[in-house]
Amino acid sequence: MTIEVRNIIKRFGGFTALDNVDLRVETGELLALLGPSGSGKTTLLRIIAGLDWPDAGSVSFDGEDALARGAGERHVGFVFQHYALFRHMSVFENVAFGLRVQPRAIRKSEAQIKARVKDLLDLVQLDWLADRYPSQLSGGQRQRIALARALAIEPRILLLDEPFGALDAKVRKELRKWLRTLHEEIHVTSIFVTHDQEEALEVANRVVVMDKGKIEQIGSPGDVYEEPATAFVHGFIGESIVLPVEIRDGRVRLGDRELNLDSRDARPGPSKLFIRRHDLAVGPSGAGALEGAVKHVRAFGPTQRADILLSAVGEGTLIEIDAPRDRDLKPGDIVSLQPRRYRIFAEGA
Ligand SMILES: Nc1ncnc2c1ncn2[C@@H]1O[C@H](COP(=O)(O)OP(=O)(O)OP(=O)(O)O)[C@@H](O)[C@H]1O
Repeated sequence: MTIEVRNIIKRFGGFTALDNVDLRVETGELLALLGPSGSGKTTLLRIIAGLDWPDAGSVSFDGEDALARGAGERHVGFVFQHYALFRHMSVFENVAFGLRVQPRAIRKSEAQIKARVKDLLDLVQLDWLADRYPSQLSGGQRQRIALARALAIEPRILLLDEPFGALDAKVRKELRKWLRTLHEEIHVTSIFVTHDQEEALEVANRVVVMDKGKIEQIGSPGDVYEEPATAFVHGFIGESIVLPVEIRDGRVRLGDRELNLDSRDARPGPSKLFIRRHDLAVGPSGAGALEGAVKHVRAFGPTQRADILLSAVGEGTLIEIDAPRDRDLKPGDIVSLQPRRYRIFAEGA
């Protein structure tokens, strides 16, 4: 089932929560909507689900107008962060619920319901919990059961809103892998909302980066990480050092220092230089584009993290870099930093 969202505008009073959003989701995709709090992810998901209505624009499923149908008629399954299971029902009954309330004409027999619930519990690998009650489950188990329940009605589309948001970091990581594997098995067109970039990049086959009700970039996890389209995407994904620079006469200037960087593609004027923390090579003084004094070093694992006070910028800017452990860094050292990769975006781009 494809989903096509066109020119969606959604306002709450005078506030525009979605500002002309266009998106196409292909059959069988697992797409992540990624953005900071308030960027409009949940609003977009609710409109696709039929829980909310846009002020303008269209939504179609396989070319058919979805806005003409209510939530109950769209065959969409949901899993929300706090979509509590029914407390007074066993796990089995929770998963069976959607099947039991289907219209009589299409309702399955009791034997078919039992078989389907068993299959779904097998799918989420929790068949051994069928007789338990939600209060007897861990948070991660509850969300897997919520997913089994959402899948019970054989939805054409699966919508997940921060499904692992309330879980601790370790369980979240396990469930990410689990969800990806599960999706490879069931292939339902799915949209997954998260504000966690690692989660989006790890789980989804395409990522939609949103900010302030607009889509900033749509691409594969590799694309949005390696080729961020805007300053916002660069700043939001991965850990970047951002320096205020000026492009003048084809040169990049940081404070009173001219940096030896290629600025062919950069527009003249005030700009921002983005460098990922691990993309700065540390060398002896005088050998790189930037220079600074090591202030503090923390070593762990294969890398060391160092605070460096750059000498070029007014009274100095402190940046944090990651360097391999074999490079001996000590507080007080004067070092040069050469970006292996970097991007320059004009101010406001
Ligand atoms: N019913 C509502 N009435 C008024 N404003 C709303 C309503 N629902 C959402 N908003 C506003 O619309 C904007 C987008 O909200 P939305 O929940 O879609 O963001 P989000 O990206 O999902 O954020 P989060 O990650 O915090 O859930 C927010 O500024 C929010 O305050």
